[in-house]
Amino acid sequence: MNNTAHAPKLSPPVPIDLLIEACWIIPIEPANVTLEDYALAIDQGNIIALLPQAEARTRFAPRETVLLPNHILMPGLVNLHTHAAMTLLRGLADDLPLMEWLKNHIWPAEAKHVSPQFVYDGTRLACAEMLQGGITCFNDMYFFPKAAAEAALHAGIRASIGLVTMEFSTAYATDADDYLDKGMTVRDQLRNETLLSFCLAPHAPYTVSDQSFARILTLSEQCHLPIHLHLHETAQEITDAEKQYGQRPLERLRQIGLLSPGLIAAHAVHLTCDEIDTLVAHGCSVAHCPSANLKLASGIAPVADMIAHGLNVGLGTDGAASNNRLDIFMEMRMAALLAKAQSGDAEAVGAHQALRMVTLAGAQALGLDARIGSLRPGKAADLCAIDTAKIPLTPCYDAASLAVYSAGREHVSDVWVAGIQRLKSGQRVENDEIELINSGRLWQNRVRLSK
Ligand SMILES: CSC[C@H]1O[C@@H](n2cnc3c(O)ncnc32)[C@H](O)[C@@H]1O
Ligand SMILES: [Zn+2]
Repeated sequence: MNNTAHAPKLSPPVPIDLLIEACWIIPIEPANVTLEDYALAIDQGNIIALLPQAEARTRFAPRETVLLPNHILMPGLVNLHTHAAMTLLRGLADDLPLMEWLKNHIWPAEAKHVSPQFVYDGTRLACAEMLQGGITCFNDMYFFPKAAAEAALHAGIRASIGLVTMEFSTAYATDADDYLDKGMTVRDQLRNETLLSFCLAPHAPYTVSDQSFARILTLSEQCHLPIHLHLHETAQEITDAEKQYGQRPLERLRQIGLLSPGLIAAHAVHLTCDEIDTLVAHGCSVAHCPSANLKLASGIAPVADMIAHGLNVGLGTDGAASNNRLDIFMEMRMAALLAKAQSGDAEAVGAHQALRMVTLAGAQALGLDARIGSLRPGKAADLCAIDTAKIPLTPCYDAASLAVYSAGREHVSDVWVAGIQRLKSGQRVENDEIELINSGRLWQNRVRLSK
């Protein structure tokens, strides 16, 4: 008798683009899980399976296999609030409070220098810094958003491009309607780019009128665009608003009708318990920026309370002129440590919670959680790996703990965006480092000469 007659029929291995085998995988969904000796199967830029390595080797015939035997693999990190082009103003004015920094230093420098070329060059520098540090998606707010979008596309990083609005005239636009018209044109031109999405980005309640907010609300509803703004960043912002409008900025936004699941409040340092509840009730998100809040002495946001009340909190670096790094590992560690100290609860913002903030929470705030933020099959293969074969990362009892409390961006070894590798064994795939440094130095000379 033929022995094979009754053997179960084995399906032939499925051809796929890429199989990544890693020592530890933190998928973010399901929550609080670390998988050991698992593999991620990727095809056409998307995750198709997350499964034990032994099973992956029989099920798939990958065109490329990447072995990460000492590594932690997790979703690419989301920088939920930045002004990417401000890399070119890094270190220009330090050790100042927000309003003095903005009015006496940053806005005058921007008035002299900001142009499409400035934004393109600064954003390319930022994209390189972010990719190197594991960031695969950033939520930007800056002048000349088309130049920022082109720089992001050149770098191959995912970006949410802010369509900025302010009332005052700049080199980019003359008044709020002009900002909005220009922003919507950019969105119409680039809306089919799969790595790009768009946010309406009114700068702040103190630079945008009720009338402009009303137009922003209409556009947001008509075009399904999130709204990203600075909110309750400093105590002064609130006292000034009480004098000018007789109410706190959040209440003003609520009355205009701006609070919705599409609203991303950057900073949100000064919130009462009732205000946290209001943000939760409307499904809003916060982009917590701990380093910038500390450096500008704005304060410490009540993150433990926000999370306890169910608010969606992601993390942002803010711009390199107020941080002065685009380092989301730093923000993650800072967020976890500050939440503990501020609440008096060492359990506040544990390692898995901090990882969720820089991945799924950011993705959810941007309305991108069906595409990125966790390693669920069907999502884009936006990935970041940490090499733990390093003295400061030894030993490893818990991969999540190591990623949040011990690792830094310098330990990021490999990065993929939509399945395309952008960092390989610690080296950027794009060979443009000298070009970027030279361009940054050229701008440094121009800015310094005009000071
Ligand atoms: C309209 S483009 C963005 C605008 O925002 C300025 N900016 C940078 N950081 C902050 C911050 O922390 N609070 C408020 N405004 C900020 C930036 O310089 C641009 O002018
Ligand atoms: Zn900001």
